[in-house]
Amino acid sequence: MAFPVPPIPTTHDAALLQRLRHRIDRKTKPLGALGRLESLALQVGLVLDTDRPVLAAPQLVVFAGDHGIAARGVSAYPTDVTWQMVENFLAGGAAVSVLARQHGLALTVVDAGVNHMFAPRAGLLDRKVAPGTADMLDGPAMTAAQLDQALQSGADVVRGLPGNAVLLGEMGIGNTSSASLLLALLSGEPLDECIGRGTGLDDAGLARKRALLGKVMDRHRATAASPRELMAAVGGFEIAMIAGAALQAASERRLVVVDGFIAGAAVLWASRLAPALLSSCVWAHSSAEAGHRLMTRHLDVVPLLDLGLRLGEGSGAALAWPLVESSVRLLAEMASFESAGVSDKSADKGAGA
Ligand SMILES: Cc1cc2ncn([C@H]3O[C@H](COP(=O)(O)O)[C@@H](O)[C@H]3O)c2cc1C
Ligand SMILES: O=C(O)c1cccnc1
Repeated sequence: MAFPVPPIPTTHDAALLQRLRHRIDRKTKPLGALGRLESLALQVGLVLDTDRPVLAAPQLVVFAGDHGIAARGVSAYPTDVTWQMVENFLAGGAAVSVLARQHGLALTVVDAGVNHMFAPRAGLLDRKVAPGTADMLDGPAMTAAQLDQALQSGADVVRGLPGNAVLLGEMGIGNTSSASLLLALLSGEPLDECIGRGTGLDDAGLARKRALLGKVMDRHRATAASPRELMAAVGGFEIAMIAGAALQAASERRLVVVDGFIAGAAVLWASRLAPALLSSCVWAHSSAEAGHRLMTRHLDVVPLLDLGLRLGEGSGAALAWPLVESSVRLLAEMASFESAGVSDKSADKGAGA
């Protein structure tokens, strides 16, 4: 069945915004002095639909999938790294495992379509659509039915998790290729500028990747027009699942923390189905992957961090999480000028008048 895009409630509540703004402005600090943390707290309040937001049971979900195109050498690493890293996530040894532990994030790994049979265990969800996408130079990466299955699975995964915030990450050797193509096709930016070194291609490798993805784009440009056709043509199972997960999360008024270039491409794509999705999204960091800055500029969003990360996995989302938490705690726990008996500018003026 075709995946029904869930309705996303509006977060444009002028009265709530005014209450939130007032609460922040009455805190014991110069007006606006908490900078981005103020707009972040406002956004969380609007998404959670309250002027007293509380973040509960944040969920970091890593979607993993393999890519047929990877056999053509678009990555600096072999495709086996996808399943090996899934094992590493579950064993607690990957970057995202460490950061999830540090920040109290529940970590779920989803097999969206890895070319490997995993032994079942806690923390791993089997939602395998197929053992990897088809080679998108030969034809579409996935069928329309596989796309719908992936979108639905992403939505179902979120529905089955507790809490009111999800952090979305991915693993899939070759998936910067899909992300670059999605960015180019959806934004109209030149493909070469949307393509980067991924896991670390050298100059010759980057030139090969550009030439190959140019052919992929030529092959699909005429036939794939709608967002769904584009995702089926050049996407990935983990990318489509992230899109479904983000749409479902926003429809449930959960905050969505978007990791780097690949998770960003999934959300860019999903925002074409439901533009309101973007108001639920926090963009965690500016990835060093070429193309991410084009993406964030195109979407007119400003990521929180700029650490030169180019890892994925949800690592940047996990690193941004404490800032989201701080913004909410400041809103909840800081005293106001009134409650703390601190004189503010307007009170001084009043006293002098
Ligand atoms: C050991 C290792 C761990 C990773 N964790 C995330 N990625 C990242 O690199 C991949 C995308 O880059 P490309 O398109 O060049 O293959 C994705 O799996 C992404 O999550 C990793 C890559 C490697 C090698
Ligand atoms: O920003 C990302 O998500 C990214 C960049 C390079 C490689 N893997 C992931």
